[in-house]
Amino acid sequence: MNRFYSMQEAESENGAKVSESFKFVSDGKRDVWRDSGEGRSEPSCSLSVSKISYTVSERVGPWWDLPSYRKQWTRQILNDVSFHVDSGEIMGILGNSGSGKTTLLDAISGRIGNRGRLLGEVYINGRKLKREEYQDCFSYVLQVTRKNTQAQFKFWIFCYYVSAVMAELSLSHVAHSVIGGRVFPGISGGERRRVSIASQLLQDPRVILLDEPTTGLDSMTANQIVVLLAELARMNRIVIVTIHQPRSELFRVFSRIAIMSRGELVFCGQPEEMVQFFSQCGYECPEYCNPFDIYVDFTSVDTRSSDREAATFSRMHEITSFYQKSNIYQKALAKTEQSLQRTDKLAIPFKSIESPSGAAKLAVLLRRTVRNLSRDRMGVLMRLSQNLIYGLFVAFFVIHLDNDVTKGAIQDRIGIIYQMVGASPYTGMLNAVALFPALRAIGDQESQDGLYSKWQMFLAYIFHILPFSILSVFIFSSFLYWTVGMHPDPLRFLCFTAVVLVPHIIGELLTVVLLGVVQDPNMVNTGVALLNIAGIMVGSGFLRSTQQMPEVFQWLSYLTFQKYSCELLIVTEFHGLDFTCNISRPLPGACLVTHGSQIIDEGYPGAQSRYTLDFLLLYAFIPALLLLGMISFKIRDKLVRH
Ligand SMILES: Nc1ncnc2c1ncn2[C@@H]1O[C@H](COP(=O)(O)OP(=O)(O)OP(=O)(O)O)[C@@H](O)[C@H]1O
Repeated sequence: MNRFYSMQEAESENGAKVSESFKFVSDGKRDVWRDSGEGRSEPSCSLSVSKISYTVSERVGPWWDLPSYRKQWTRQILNDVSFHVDSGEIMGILGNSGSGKTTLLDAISGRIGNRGRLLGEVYINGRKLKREEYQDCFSYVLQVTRKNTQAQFKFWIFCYYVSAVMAELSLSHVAHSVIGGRVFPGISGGERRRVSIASQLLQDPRVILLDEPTTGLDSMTANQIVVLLAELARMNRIVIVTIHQPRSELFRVFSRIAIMSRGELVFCGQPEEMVQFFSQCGYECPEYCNPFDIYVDFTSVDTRSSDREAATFSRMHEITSFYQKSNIYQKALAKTEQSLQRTDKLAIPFKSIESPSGAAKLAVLLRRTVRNLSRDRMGVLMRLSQNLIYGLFVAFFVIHLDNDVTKGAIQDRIGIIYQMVGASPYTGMLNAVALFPALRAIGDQESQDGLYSKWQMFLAYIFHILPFSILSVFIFSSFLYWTVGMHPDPLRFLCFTAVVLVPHIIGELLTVVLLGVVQDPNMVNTGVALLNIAGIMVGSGFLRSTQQMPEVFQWLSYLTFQKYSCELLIVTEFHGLDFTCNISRPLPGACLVTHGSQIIDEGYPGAQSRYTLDFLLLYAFIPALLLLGMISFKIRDKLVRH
């Protein structure tokens, strides 16, 4: 079967546009993800996990207690976990909180991060997977809480998916809805879970891992999700799902049940084997009780008191060693061994890797970003008007520029220019800090799913802000320029607007670049503010004349966008300007300045002849920062594994 991704727009049966997301297109009419496996006698895919252990080193004490902070202790999160699953099977992983279920899925999906030491191997069809191949092979639906956090940040994703997948997961009716979250209304929790599953199915994975897909759902919806996953497994897939408190009806839905406690696999086998196994251990499930709850209780360690902990820990160990000696475990090991020894090993079924071109991905991301953020009407309004509101303050304060030097003709103009260069990066920065972290979280997740690269999300965000920034700055400068009475020349007005636009964009761009490598938006906030202040001090020549500064600062000033924007704005406003002087109220020396060019020559010698060059250098900051941003998000690929 010829499978590939396409990012073209699809037309639904009634002709309306259904999807503009990553589309999965097959050459047949049949849904691609219901493919060839049905009806096979032998499983076409097997997953063997062998002796997976994960340890982390932790500081003994807090950082302020230096002696204990220097000491480290090693904590075993996963201990020698081995199991075998064949395609067509759904395995449920149970265990009390903190037993290591999520860490196990993180480990075998290649998202464990690099904080700890991971040992053990994962085999698909008897072939050893390299660590870097895990993500290309397994799809991973993360724990829902992480998605909700994103939603809290006001971020919405359109659920545009292939009609086949949407129909199969009963999502067609929400195709154009906002997913939403706790703060903003959207689709229901169950639908949201199905959207997460659907998005993973688009890559047609053979192995799907799901971390608590039923948490927070009512038991009927939770059951429906598990039954749906079992159906997906029957279509020649391996589905592994961690689950809290499944209803007893699901007992027969799972092909395999694993119970974890303290990072160890206490049991892993078929449901019928489980009942028999625990009975043989002497732990019968009482009548009318949910076996899931009972067996998880038997194997959990109760830490409420040291006595209880010792007693429950030894019970857990007793059951674990009983399991490791049991036929069930030996059978699993034999299956793994068998698959390793096979001479006719099947190929590793990687997720569909044929993907659209980088430009096509960028186009879809851009469209999605614009549409998602455009839904936030208040946000768009604020973005467009924030500069104008700030302009109102300035206009109210200055009211009207005079040409009389004794009435502040020079000082007021320099003050306005100072404000333009100094303050406009902040509005850009505030936008980025408010909007980008949520988008970054989505980008982290989707890039790990192999949909696109993080830098593509960065570019999509930057491209989407450009029209907003241009419009916002144009509204602002149209109001301020003519209201306070700056040089009444339309060409100069356009130059003024073009110059003010750059610091505004740089403020946002620089913030996003830093958000690539610094996780905490508050730190980025502070960093950008400090950089801006430093740039104004070194580059503008307002706080200290550039010529009077030590040579090192003079050189540094060439690296600041403030230098070029100040020079440009000074020339735009002061060139050809004649001043008057009210000699009845003379200020000492004030009447010596009669032409704007005196200000330029005194403070920014040669600035008039550098006008075009300054424009080019100022605008060169934008591609330079774009490049830096791409590097920053490439570094992020290495830094963020989750
Ligand atoms: N990188 C890490 N560093 C330190 N401790 C970790 C790390 N990863 C996991 N742990 C710890 O390992 C234990 C198992 O965590 P895990 O999230 O896998 O549990 P879980 O069974 O999924 O729990 P829950 O059901 O509550 O989600 C926890 O005590 C957790 O704090």
